[in-house]
Amino acid sequence: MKTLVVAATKAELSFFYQHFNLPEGDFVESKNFDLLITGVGMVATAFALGRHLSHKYNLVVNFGIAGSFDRNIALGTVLNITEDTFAELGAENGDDFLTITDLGFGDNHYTARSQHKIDLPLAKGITMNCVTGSEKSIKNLVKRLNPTTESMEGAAVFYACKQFHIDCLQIRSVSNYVEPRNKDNWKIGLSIKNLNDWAIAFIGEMN
Ligand SMILES: O=C(O)c1cccc(C(=O)CC[C@H]2O[C@@H](n3cnc4c(=O)[nH]cnc43)[C@H](O)[C@@H]2O)c1
Repeated sequence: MKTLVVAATKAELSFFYQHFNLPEGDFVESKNFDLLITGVGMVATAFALGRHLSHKYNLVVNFGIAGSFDRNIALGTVLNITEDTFAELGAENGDDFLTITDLGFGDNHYTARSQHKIDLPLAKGITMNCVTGSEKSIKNLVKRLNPTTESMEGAAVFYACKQFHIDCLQIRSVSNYVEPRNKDNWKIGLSIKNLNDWAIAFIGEMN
């Protein structure tokens, strides 16, 4: 059985590629693990996993960077996202929000599942098509879901793994705070370095 490593962009796993001497490519097979680059967002992620996920994998690990709603978490901190919600999936009803569960169309909330002991702080994520960038949206999301982090893929990975009953983890490093957009404040280099250090140690120790 193999592990499938999943990330949205190659840049997020740049040091991982170097460390394991992996060829350039969006789907890379190696002896002990395979690596899938999905593209950004939940649609691209679901499509890529629909093509590549199978029962030859016993674990899927989604690595990426994320925004944090919590300013007490330092930029660059690596987190274990154990639950994730498709936050925009539902219907507005005036100022209220009805989830797809409220509408009777199934779940919008998914969880990690793994036998591995992960020595990282736990966090609750949301998955968005649109990066949150206004005080009004932040206030609404915090009131409705009280998330710690935001990504554009996490819940889609959990969703796909649940369909196949395959264990999954989501490990993300905080690159920015969720705030009105100002990319100058993002610490992408630091977050990618910390994420890759953790990913290299974890995948290296598994094999
Ligand atoms: O600009 C760069 O150098 C760069 C290098 C690597 C990756 C990026 C990305 O922008 C990755 C997009 C990826 O990041 C996640 N993400 C990060 N922060 C947030 C956020 O505040 N809200 C939602 N998603 C976020 C997301 O999962 C994207 O796939 C840039």
